[in-house]
Amino acid sequence: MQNTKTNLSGLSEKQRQAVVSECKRLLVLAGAGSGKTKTLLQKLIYLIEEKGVNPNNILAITFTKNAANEMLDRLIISADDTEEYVEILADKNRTSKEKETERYFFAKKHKWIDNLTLKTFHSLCYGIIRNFGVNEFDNKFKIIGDTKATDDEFAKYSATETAFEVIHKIIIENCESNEYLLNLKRYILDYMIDKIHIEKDNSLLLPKDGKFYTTLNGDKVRSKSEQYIADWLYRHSIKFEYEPIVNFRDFNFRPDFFIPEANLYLEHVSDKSYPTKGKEQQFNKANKLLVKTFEHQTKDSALFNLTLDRIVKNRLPSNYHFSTALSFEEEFNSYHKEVKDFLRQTMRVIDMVKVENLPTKIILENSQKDQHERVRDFYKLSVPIIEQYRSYCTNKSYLDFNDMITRTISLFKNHREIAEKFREKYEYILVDEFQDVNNLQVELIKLLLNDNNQLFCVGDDWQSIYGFRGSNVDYIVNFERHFKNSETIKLSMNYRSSEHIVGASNEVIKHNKFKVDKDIRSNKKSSSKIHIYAGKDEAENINYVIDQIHKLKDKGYTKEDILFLYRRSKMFSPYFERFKQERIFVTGKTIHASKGLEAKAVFIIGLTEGNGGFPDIWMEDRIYQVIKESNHNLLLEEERRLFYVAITRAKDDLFIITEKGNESSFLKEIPEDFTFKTSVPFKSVIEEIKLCSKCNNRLDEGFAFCPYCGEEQKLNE
Ligand SMILES: Nc1ncnc2c1ncn2[C@@H]1O[C@H](COP(=O)(O)OP(=O)(O)OP(=O)(O)O)[C@@H](O)[C@H]1O
Repeated sequence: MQNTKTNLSGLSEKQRQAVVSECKRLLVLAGAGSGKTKTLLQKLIYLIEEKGVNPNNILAITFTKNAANEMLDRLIISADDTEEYVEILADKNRTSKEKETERYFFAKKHKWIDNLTLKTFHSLCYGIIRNFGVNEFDNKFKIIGDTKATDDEFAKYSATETAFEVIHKIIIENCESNEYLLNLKRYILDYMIDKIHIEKDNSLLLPKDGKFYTTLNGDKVRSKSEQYIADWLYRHSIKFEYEPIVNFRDFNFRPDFFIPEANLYLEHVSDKSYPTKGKEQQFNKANKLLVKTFEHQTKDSALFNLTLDRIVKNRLPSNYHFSTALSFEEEFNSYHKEVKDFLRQTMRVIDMVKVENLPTKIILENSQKDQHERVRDFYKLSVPIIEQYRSYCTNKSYLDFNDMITRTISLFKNHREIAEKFREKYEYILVDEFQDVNNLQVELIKLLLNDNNQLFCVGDDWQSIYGFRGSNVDYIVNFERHFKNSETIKLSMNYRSSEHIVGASNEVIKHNKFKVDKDIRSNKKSSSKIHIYAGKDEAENINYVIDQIHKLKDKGYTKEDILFLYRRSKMFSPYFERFKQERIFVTGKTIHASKGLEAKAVFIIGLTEGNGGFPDIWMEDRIYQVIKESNHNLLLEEERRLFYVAITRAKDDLFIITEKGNESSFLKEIPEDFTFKTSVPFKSVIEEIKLCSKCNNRLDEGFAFCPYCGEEQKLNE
């Protein structure tokens, strides 16, 4: 073995134990900054250098291409005595494409690195089905994604169309049927335009923002029943006027509808209608026809259709054309955005259904039991689209990212000899960031295991932040239940952050219930406390931040030493604009993108409470809950883990920026001893969050009924 650097002496005792452990199912459970990546790399090198394992027999899996590249870089650096590669990586004049090429050639130079299988879940599966997929289906498949791949590893094999484009096309095709088109339009008008969303005892509440319901032809009418009549007329291509002004001699009023071609006036009588007797007499006198419909008739829509048929159709000329083909373009002309929203919701469902491995038939059945009409209507419209999207992809041999994993799983299940080949090949399977695995990935890992190979997972349950994308923290929290005869080694020394930062992060995460307890310590004294700054507005916060950056620069900090983190990108925009004006250069990242990073000074901005703040609990729409339930408490725990990730990126200086009078509830979780609070007296005015008494979901203020389960709330409790 040439040119590698096993350096077990640079490891702590626990890290060393993990590296040399022979346990067949091992979890290295570690806190932030405790050297997980370092341990994993040393394990790789140790296996090859000390144990003489053939690199061909090692599989290391990461979640992102970046993480795989970083691991590769660290291996090349450890093998490259010339230091040339380090210089190439640090060279700012080289593009990432050029660095990619260098990476390729440097890896080739070191056979042991080149022979390792170091891949993301997707690229691993991609290779397997490209080579063996012919046994199960077409191995000349193309990859279909949310966006067109231009420069990633799959670009060459990408479909010319995106999933979005295909689904859009399918929706338009479905809209060639008037019935589908009008049902989709009805859905969009009710739930996206009128935003009707609470239904109790089958009575719909008025739209939130006004007294009107939108009909299929875009009119605003006053009641759901009037909307029904207007829609019925529209569906039958019968022209009508809503509330026309009628003037018989000196008698002025407005019946509900006028249908010119039948010379007929319609008046719908609801409980709230004014007496119509006077009106009727006037119509009689004027020799005009006024027919009434009644609220009770609307209870049964089939009967009501018949009633309308009888009243209206019989009075139309016998050669009347009741339906003309409607056009998608015309009908949705003003609702492009809403159609896209429906499309995106459908795409999300397609992904979730794959990760949760549920047949669409079951989803449709379950959805129709939901108490909310909106949810029932959504699935009636989207399930046909989902099914057609699937057949379309099958016909064209398109696979999306989840399909690559599911296809590999079914290949392994249906062709044991192929699975066996891989089980024998990979004697060691190393998985990084194990806290982020989803059901499909675990199923795949299990199919790669036999009694002889070793599964070596590293991860930190406190840093699991991809639940919203389907990852399931239970696999790491209950590792021993999912993998029999396993062992867990905990790494509890944080080598990155000073003691106040580690102390604060420990205190914050203590508020989570769903976790493994760890006792994380720091080996570094703090030179300063954590700064919490609460300006009276954003401008004041930005001034403070700029002032602090100058102070750090005076201390010798460079651009690379300062990292800005935020929950959502738009929080950073006003800062970024000012930095540009002041010619200040720093790196800004969303916390989700900051995994694995570290910097001497970290600023976390946007720590305000409520909508758009942090925590930003975005209760999953009920639509998705048909597939996977979520609840407020679990989402809050994930937000707290996100905060934990942010805090633990800092080595020495941590600045947390909030707003006076609107401080994030997370700030209360950091003990006073660790912090230094600036600005006008820092006072916490965080209100208690109101949760539904039945399902525990979070309620906005003033909700009389829970929008998720419909339970009536006692408001003053
Ligand atoms: N045994 C050790 N002695 C000294 N420093 C160490 C040791 N192990 C790790 N470190 C240092 O601690 C820092 C964090 O290590 P690493 O990035 O591997 O941690 P991690 O657990 O992957 O972090 P995170 O999960 O928070 O991203 C690095 O700067 C690394 O060099």
